Amino acid sequence: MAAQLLLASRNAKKLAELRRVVAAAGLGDLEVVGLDDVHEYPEEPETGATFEDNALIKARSGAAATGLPCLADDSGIAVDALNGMPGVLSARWSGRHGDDPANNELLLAQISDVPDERRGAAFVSACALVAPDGVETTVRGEWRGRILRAPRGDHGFGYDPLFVPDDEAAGGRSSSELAPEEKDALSHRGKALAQLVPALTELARG
Ligand SMILES: O=P(O)(O)OP(=O)(O)OP(=O)(O)OC[C@H]1O[C@@H](n2cnc3c(O)ncnc32)[C@H](O)[C@@H]1O
Ligand SMILES: [Mg+2]
Repeated sequence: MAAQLLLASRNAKKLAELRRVVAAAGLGDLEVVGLDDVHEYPEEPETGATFEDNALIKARSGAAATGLPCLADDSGIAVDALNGMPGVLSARWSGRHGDDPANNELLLAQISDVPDERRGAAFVSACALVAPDGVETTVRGEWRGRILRAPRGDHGFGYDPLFVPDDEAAGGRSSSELAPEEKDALSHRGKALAQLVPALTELARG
């Protein structure tokens, strides 16, 4: 029987990225399941001070409740001109969890008078993998870029329409204008998950 891996995210678009990157890593013997595939369990609030803390909160509760190895991502955007905020508050920056247009609008308004040369930012992803035997692995990926003055593009989610990666391969497009595989190849989440491939390969071996 194939080993199972629980991906603990309630964000459908993030979950799709996690599934895509794990699938692209070619871990054939790993069956990926989502929160909808397991019995409901109480999810702890994401009250950690860091992305790593929150990723561990999510992965630990998933592993404890299901007995499956559990992978969780906690992520966000850290804007230089806002001293790293929204950071861990990215999903609910406007006060409404997961309201991407409202979050984007508030962020743009807050830095409307920040000149182009100081509009740097980084997407950050911390991914935690918690195995049933209690072994925990935490990794982090960062993606540097700049914040636009208006949204552009319709792929991705969250702050993607406001973020132009520094990478030459992006050619000045926003991360919302990149094809999904292009985003995965450059993104914070792609970089974080790449570091988990050895641990995931171990899991797949059983
Ligand atoms: O906690 P789960 O259930 O996984 O889903 P969530 O959406 O609440 O996820 P987080 O708590 O990690 O918050 C991450 C927020 O940061 C933003 N974000 C993270 N990664 C992003 C990406 O790749 N592109 C755009 N925005 C991103 C987006 O607003 C997310 O809602
Ligand atoms: Mg969350």
